[in-house]
Amino acid sequence: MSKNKTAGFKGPHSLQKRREGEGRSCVRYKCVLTNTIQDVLRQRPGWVEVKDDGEWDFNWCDVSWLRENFDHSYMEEHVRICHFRNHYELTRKNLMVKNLKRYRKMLEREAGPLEASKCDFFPRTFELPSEYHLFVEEFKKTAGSTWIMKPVARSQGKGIFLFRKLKDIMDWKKDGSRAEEQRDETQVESYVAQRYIENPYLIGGRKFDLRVYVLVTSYIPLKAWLYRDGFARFSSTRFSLSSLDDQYVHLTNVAVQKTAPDYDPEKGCKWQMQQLRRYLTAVHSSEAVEDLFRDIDLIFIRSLLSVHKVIINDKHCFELYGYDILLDHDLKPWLIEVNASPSLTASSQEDYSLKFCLLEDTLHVVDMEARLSGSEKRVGGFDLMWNDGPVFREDVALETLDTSCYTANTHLGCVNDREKQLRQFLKPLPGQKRI
Ligand SMILES: Nc1ncnc2c1ncn2[C@@H]1O[C@H](COP(=O)(O)OP(=O)(O)OP(=O)(O)O)[C@@H](O)[C@H]1O
Repeated sequence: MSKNKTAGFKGPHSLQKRREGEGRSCVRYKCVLTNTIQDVLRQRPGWVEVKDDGEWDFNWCDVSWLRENFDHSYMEEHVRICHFRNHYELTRKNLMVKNLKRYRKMLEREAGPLEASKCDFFPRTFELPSEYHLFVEEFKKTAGSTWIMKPVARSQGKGIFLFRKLKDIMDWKKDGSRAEEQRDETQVESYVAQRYIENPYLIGGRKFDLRVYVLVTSYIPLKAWLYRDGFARFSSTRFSLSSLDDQYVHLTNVAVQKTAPDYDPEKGCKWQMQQLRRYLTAVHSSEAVEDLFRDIDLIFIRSLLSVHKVIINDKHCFELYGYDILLDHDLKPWLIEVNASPSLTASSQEDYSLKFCLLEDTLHVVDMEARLSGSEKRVGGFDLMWNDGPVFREDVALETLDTSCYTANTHLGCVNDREKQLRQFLKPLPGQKRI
């Protein structure tokens, strides 16, 4: 691709100039995906799709497009693109853990062991083959426990397996013992070996994990928004540790579960976050549930802070992360993974509505139309949770906040006033009807 070939908006046709010159606004977008995001972009007033090499103002690209084109693209001030250049520092399984471990060490050095221990929200993880020997040391200390092997850069449960015996991962041993420069194309794929959470929180005997969306609009300073809606993804088969090979028991990804023989596409395998919250509140105290969701918020903040200085900040970039959180039997949340390209394909009508609103609200926050003042703390379903420091909302009782916790404790709270909020902040563009 020649330099500047796929550049964003260039030369004399800048959006601003067109606005001034023609008295109308128009956002030219490019989108390679064919799911819900296409619908959202198509119905957005004043937005027009550009094909092929056409100039664009907004690009919902995939990460492979980014890899091939980002460094060759010249982008004007107003252009926006949906990934940061080195997003993989947080979204590749091995790098996420490397950054978290480094952040933990830094906290230990500068703030002491107690503060560092607040980072113990990810299961013990080793990269294989490179950390094979370290892994074996740990494995021997915890004889009899279960581990999960996951390829570092695949998704949808592909290549994952559980094990309790070293002989199951012999392939990674051979490679681990070879020096880096001796490895060739026959080397095994990089995996992480991670402690399997053997005591997941069960509902109806089934395991689930949470998918929560976090939008980052800047890394320096860090500005992060939390989406109030989200969902729990259930496995279709009752949990048991006696069948390590059964992916329908252990992997809660929808991509896996929808292939289960008894999967019902009408019902799906999801609960909306509010439903889960109500269930947990009925079983536990509301304080316990508040604590849980505050701990989850802290996972978001701490994981973002762990890459705050690593991600290449770029004013053209934003990122909508899909966080995977697993709860254990003691209501402790564990960070499993952060996805750079969370699935935007809907598995049911309800799922479609959630994703549609999520994406609409993402566009509202990214604000190509320049409707926001910049001081908003809530935009649609998003709450600003970090803006170069913790963000507090007036309607949250301050005495319930532990200020050392960095966050506003608003997580997944009120969704019923969403419509009202949307209407309040959305001023129509000149010549446009109110949405
Ligand atoms: N350490 C763990 N303990 C218990 N269960 C786990 C653990 N790691 C992963 N799982 C289960 O395996 C599923 C898939 O794991 P993970 O999300 O890391 O892989 P993936 O293939 O990248 O999936 P996706 O594309 O959905 O993010 C999780 O949704 C969870 O149910």
